[in-house]
Amino acid sequence: MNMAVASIGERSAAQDVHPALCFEHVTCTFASNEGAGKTYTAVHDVSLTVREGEFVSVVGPTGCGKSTLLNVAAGLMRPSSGALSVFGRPLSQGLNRDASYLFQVDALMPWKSAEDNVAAGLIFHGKPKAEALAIAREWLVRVGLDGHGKKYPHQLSGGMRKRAGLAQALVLNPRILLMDEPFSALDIQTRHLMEDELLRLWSEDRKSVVFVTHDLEEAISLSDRVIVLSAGPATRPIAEFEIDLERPREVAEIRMTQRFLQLHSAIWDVLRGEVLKSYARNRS
Ligand SMILES: Nc1ncnc2c1ncn2[C@@H]1O[C@H](COP(=O)(O)OP(=O)(O)OP(=O)(O)O)[C@@H](O)[C@H]1O
Repeated sequence: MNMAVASIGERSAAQDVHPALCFEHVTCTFASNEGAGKTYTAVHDVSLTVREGEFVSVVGPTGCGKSTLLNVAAGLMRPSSGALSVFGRPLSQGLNRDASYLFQVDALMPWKSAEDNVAAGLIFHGKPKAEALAIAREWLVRVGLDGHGKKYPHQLSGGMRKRAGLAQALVLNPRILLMDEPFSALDIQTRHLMEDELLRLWSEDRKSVVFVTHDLEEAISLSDRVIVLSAGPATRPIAEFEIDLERPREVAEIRMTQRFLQLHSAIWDVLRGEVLKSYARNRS
């Protein structure tokens, strides 16, 4: 694997002993729709770790298997072979209880107000309703939705719904945050605001984050490390890059720096070839 550039500061040995996530030789094979008995191997023999407190982005061509890996990390999907462990414990059944998942499409319930949506997870986990609502309101303030708690999802803008979604994911205080192109539907200005907001919230307690995106600039500006996946089928990580940009970061500003451009160029050199391969395979 292509390992690149500079370290991101000291990490304790303990963080590496029990990484937040450890994929070991994970392969995911699906029944193919090309005929009875045919199979499609989306990801093949993937081994990678995400350290505690690390912000890792995963980039790769369209349809290569990014969401598949995230689904395995969430416990929504079992690998066909290989294993996943979470903080050193094998995840062999059920959901990953240490993780919250934020999808491209928000998971707000349309019949509930923003604060009820954010409180719902806490109530599900047994918190009394009044206490859950009080915590939900605090979270709405933290994500910049003060005064909007009584509104229903259809009364919120796309950016506001994302903020509510973030509060919904973070209110449970997960140790791991799994994010699948969470901001891709937003206009560019709102997207930058949300990326800054995410970094601000992340810096408060440094959860382990796996962030899937098509957008290389977004991946670099947010992350400690960017992993590049190969074109499918049988996708696997082919390169990883440490992102040694200083923190705290403002995403619009960091993109203007020389170091950002160097990193972008190095990663794009690898990613471009995979995007072209994927494009060629999808045409044939
Ligand atoms: N349940 C399934 N059954 C059959 N094939 C599947 C299933 N889930 C995913 N696939 C296939 O596995 C491959 C990887 O899908 P996945 O959604 O993980 O890719 P992705 O990189 O997240 O895609 P995108 O970039 O479009 O978001 C795709 O070819 C997809 O069609």
